[in-house]
Amino acid sequence: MSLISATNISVRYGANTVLRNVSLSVEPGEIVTIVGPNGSGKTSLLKAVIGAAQLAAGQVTQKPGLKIGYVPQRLHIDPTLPITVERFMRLTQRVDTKDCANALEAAGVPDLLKRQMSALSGGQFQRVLLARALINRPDVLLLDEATQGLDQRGSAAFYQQIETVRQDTGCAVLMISHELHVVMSASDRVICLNGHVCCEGTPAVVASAPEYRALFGSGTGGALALYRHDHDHDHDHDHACGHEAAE
Ligand SMILES: Nc1ncnc2c1ncn2[C@@H]1O[C@H](COP(=O)(O)OP(=O)(O)OP(=O)(O)O)[C@@H](O)[C@H]1O
Repeated sequence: MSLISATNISVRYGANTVLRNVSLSVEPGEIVTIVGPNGSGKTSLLKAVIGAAQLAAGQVTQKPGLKIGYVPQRLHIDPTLPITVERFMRLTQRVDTKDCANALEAAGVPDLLKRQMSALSGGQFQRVLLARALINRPDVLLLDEATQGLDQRGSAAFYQQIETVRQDTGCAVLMISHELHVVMSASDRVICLNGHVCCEGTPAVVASAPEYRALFGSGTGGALALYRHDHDHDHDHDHACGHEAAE
């Protein structure tokens, strides 16, 4: 059974339909990335799958008892507020020091427990958010542009960590990213969104799809080369790229 499955969903804000007839499923252990231009409905889609956005049509089902871990885009903490990583992680959930330490280790930052949140680098901060999302051993991790503000190396390292987490815990990942070339190697499947699903498939298939290029320009050639360089194994070409009209 799929962990999450959305069938023909539409989301509307007033008269503005931002998602139309979108279907998506997340299977255990897979990493699915949603890409799309600003305003294409990516965050609305994530909200819809966790039940935080009202559906105008369609339906979302979750596997009974599904545990979700959420890593936000950013979180602002007043830099004058003294709070350690451990206290921050325990603010909203009942966990002990050992759980926090284990989660930090899984997120690749084992030594941060007693550090002040205000003293963390951007990359460390995002890993603490990742650790916080991992504490309750989620079946699926949701990430909304979790590397915004990090440089490309920092982003790449973060997504490598996500892959490690998937390997270690077996959790599935549904994430939003603007940087397809950065997340390509860490994605099993990519969904390109622009109010509707423009195209989907393996990262290589999406990066070379005309629908993707129409949205992001043809500057993806280098990215693709990078991806191929890193991954010289075969990709199956399960190209499901029917372009639907937006209206
Ligand atoms: N609560 C809301 N009320 C009204 N309109 C909204 C609301 N949330 C989002 N929208 C509108 O819905 C559209 C899709 O927004 P959404 O945040 O889902 O897109 P996105 O692809 O995540 O964008 P970005 O890449 O800029 O984060 C936008 O036009 C946005 O202005």
